[in-house]
Amino acid sequence: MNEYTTDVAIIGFGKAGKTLAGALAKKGKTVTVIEKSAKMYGGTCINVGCLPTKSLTHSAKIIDQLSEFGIERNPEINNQFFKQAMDYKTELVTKLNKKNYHKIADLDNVTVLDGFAHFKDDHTLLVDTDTETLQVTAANIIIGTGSTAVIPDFENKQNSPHIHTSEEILELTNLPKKLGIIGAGPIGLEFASYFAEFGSEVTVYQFNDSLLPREDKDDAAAILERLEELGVTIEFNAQAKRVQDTDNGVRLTFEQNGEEKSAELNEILVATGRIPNTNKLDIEKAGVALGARGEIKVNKHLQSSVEHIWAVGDVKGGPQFTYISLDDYRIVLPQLLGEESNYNLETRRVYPTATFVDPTFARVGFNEKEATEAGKNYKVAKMPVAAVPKAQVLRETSGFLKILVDPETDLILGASFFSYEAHEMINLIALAINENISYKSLRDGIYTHPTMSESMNDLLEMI
Ligand SMILES: Cc1cc2nc3c(=O)[nH]c(=O)nc-3n(C[C@H](O)[C@H](O)[C@H](O)COP(=O)(O)OP(=O)(O)OC[C@H]3O[C@@H](n4cnc5c(N)ncnc54)[C@H](O)[C@@H]3O)c2cc1C
Ligand SMILES: NC(=O)c1ccc[n+]([C@@H]2O[C@H](COP(=O)([O-])OP(=O)(O)OC[C@H]3O[C@@H](n4cnc5c(N)ncnc54)[C@H](O)[C@@H]3O)[C@@H](O)[C@H]2O)c1
Repeated sequence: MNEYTTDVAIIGFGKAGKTLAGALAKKGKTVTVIEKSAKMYGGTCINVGCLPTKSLTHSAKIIDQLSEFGIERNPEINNQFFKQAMDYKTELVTKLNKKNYHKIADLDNVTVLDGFAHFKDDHTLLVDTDTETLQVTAANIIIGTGSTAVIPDFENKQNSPHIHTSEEILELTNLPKKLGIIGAGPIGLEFASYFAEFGSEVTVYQFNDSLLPREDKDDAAAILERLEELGVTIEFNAQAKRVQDTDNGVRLTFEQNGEEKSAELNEILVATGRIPNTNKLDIEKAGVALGARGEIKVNKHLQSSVEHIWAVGDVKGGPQFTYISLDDYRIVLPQLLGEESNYNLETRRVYPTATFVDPTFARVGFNEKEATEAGKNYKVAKMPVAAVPKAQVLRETSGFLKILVDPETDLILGASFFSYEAHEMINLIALAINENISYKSLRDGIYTHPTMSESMNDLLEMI
């Protein structure tokens, strides 16, 4: 058996894993990164998550706007455009995957092993490659294995080639005429929005009666209205029961309010959540404790129940975002280098989130519901995006901008932007919250014109 000894072994080539590997190697540590699939160098985000999907949302937006210029679309044009968008997405992913690999693998001190890692004991990993099993002995181990889509139980799901996770649907070769999506979370809604813009007839099946339950009612209603405007139908209280392949695709049978119904679809995306990748790690051999959803239990320093084993990114449970995986690296790095740091999960600051429907819904800090629940006194300002000159220039007038301010301190409590470029603008608000910048500074800021961010002048004038 080939054996490796290393200062730090990192399982998973994701955002935290690769960033840690690069930083540790530059500080003279020997690092072994183990990645189960060459298609995943760089992790989920680059290969099957954020970037391919954002490439597709952008392409979908372009074809959607054609109609505004009087250009007629038909299924053939839609499909041709979709194929080109998918080709570009594949080109982009291939380029990024390769770049990510070399950025890490070409460093002195780093060894990348292609294989599936599992524990032999708390200092030893076994790595199953295509041809052999390797052994890696490490002083410290980082688990950054990410998460996997869960598919709820319904009959026949494993037998149909038309049932896809978000990863599999990125390989479609033709635009489905009728797409069903099970689950109205961030993945379900993002795919619904862009497939509708490409020209698919999209129906989302949500098993209860709520859409974005954590959001303010008026925010969720505006998003629903916009999705309907894009042609998306949402079936609430719809529980998938079984699927059956047909000549043209697949029949979905679902139960809704006690009644059994069916829909003829071409493809189905299942987007009902993602669970941490721990089940084949033989984690018990290392004595690492897991939580109820299979996540690795960590303390505020991201240390597992075993002192020299840390967990980063999706695998530790909690928020699943690339930038959280990146921020986890900032918590773990000083510990591995023996440096002092007071940065940990408790000192982590407020961070924004974005759901990439069209336009994007981006949030940071408190919304009205949360502020009320927390007993906070707040003033709120809300304006339609249509009031922003740049939005008119771009023909991107859907949505609203909403911001909450503490009347006693003048500090910003939170914001919900449903707007073109909301995912960019929200970073400005996150910065203001984290740096205790008064709302008046943003209100009186001198912004370039015409831009979406200059809307802060008018929005905050309303406080
Ligand atoms: C469709 C989709 C869209 C998304 N869009 C966004 C977005 O727009 N913005 C955003 O911030 N987040 C987005 N996310 C979430 C984001 O992709 C994840 O939160 C992030 O990639 C998690 O990073 P990670 O470091 O935890 O692990 P990952 O990037 O998932 O990396 C884990 C790696 O470990 C490997 N691995 C797993 N088990 C083993 C093993 N035993 N041995 C060896 N290797 C192993 C995997 O192959 C993988 O490469 C999206 C996710 C999806 C699915
Ligand atoms: N923009 C981003 O940053 C981004 C984009 C995509 C994904 N992500 C992350 O990926 C993770 C996974 O996203 P997701 O949308 O798959 O999961 P999710 O858990 O956030 O949402 C799943 C949705 O499916 C519904 N659901 C669950 N079981 C169901 C069933 N049997 N039938 C019908 N509906 C059902 C849930 O009520 C929920 O609305 C999230 O944590 C998210 O933060 C982030």
